[in-house]
This record gives sequence, C-alpha cells and structure tokens, in this order.
Amino acid sequence: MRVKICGITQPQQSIAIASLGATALGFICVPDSPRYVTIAQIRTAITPIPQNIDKIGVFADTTISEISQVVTESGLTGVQLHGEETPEFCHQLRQSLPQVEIIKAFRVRSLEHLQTTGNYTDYVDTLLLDAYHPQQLGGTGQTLDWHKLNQEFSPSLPWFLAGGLTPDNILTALAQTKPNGIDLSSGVEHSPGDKNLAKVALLFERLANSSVVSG
Ligand SMILES: O=C(O)c1ccccc1NCC(=O)[C@H](O)[C@H](O)COP(=O)(O)O
Repeated sequence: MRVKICGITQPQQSIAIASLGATALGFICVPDSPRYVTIAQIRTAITPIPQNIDKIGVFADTTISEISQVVTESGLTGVQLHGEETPEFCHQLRQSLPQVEIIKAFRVRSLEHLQTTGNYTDYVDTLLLDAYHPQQLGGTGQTLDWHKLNQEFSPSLPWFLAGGLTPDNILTALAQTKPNGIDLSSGVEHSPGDKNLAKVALLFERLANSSVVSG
C-alpha cells in the first residue's frame, strides 16, 4: 500500500520520513498554506531522497504554466490538484507534463459529489479523497465517513484515503475502506509543517503489525 506523508517543510524530516517507510512525500505549493514551500526548498528536500519514492507537489486552482515551472525546476515526480480543477484542466496538464503522475483530490461534501470522480478517469492517474472544510483546503484533520465511503465508492482508478488520519485511527479506517494508499498530514505533526517523527514511526509500526494492510 502507498503511504504518503504530506506537508513536509524540513529537509531533514524528508529524509527521516522516507527512511521510516513512506512511499511518497508531499510538498504544499499553495502560497496561503502554513505548510507552503518554495521551489528551492522542495529541491533541497528531495535531492537526497531515493528515486523509488514519489515526490508530490500539492497545488490548488493555479495555472498549468505555474505547475509546470514548479515541477520542472524542483524535480517533483507527481502533482496533486487540491482545488476545483476540471477534467479539461487535468487533460491539458497531462499534455504539458506527460511523465508526471496526476492525482486529483476531492474534498468530499456529499455522496453525490463522489460521483463526479468518474469524470476524471481518462485524465488523471490517481484519485484522493479528503474531508471538506469550509475555510481550509487541506491539512484540516477532519475525517470522512469511512463506512459510507465503503458502500458508495468503487472507482476504476487507484485512490488514496486522506482526511484526519492518525496512528490511532488508521487501522479502523483501513478496516472500513480499501484504498490503494493513505495520505496523512496534521495527524503526524507537532504543528503545521513540523512533522512529529515519533508519530510517523508509530504509524509505520502499526501498519506493519496489522492484518488489515496488504500489498
Ligand atoms: O496541508 C495543507 O496545508 C494544504 C493546503 C492547501 C491544499 C492542500 C493541503 N493539504 C493537502 C493534503 O494532501 C493533506 O495531506 C490532506 O488534506 C490531509 O490532511 P490531514 O487531514 O491533516 O491529514
């Protein structure tokens, strides 16, 4: 299972989190976020990271040229679109960055909203479901209704579960849903952007000892 730790701002934490077992590291490229990092910071953080670990930039409602510039100059291997980007936008982005994984995030407001994920199937590689918060785009610590999700969501693309996941609730979440990956941010932090490495280690310990996690 893929495990993405998102909202990393410190190069040393990037190295430590990769060593603990993360398969993907997430960097917030949304200027309003307290976890925002510049191109130079991303480059410094990912240079020592092994090639097999995905390096994902998180963007929201920005332009294709802005995303392309950040990806090209920083060395990111994937892009997570966390705003209201349309299928057409994703299609254009794919043409600009054909080698880069595109993850479309959905801040789930209702079960009806989940059905819109089907419109993106031909244009993105991966889906990510996050909890909705009226004032914040991400990193909110709010959880989804995992039980309902299990009943209503069976996408044709691989998907990440996000939203309020912690070392304490991860096994409950995975007992109720069957994502291809998980994405955590505030649940493994001291404060926004400062990851709590003890919590990250506890997360991987619990995943390793669990029978609900496979592959
Ligand atoms: O984390 C942010 O500050 C952020 C800001 C703007 C857009 C997206 C953002 N985070 C996206 C993520 O991938 C988070 O990992 C995801 O929202 C889950 O966060 P959490 O509930 O804290 O685990």
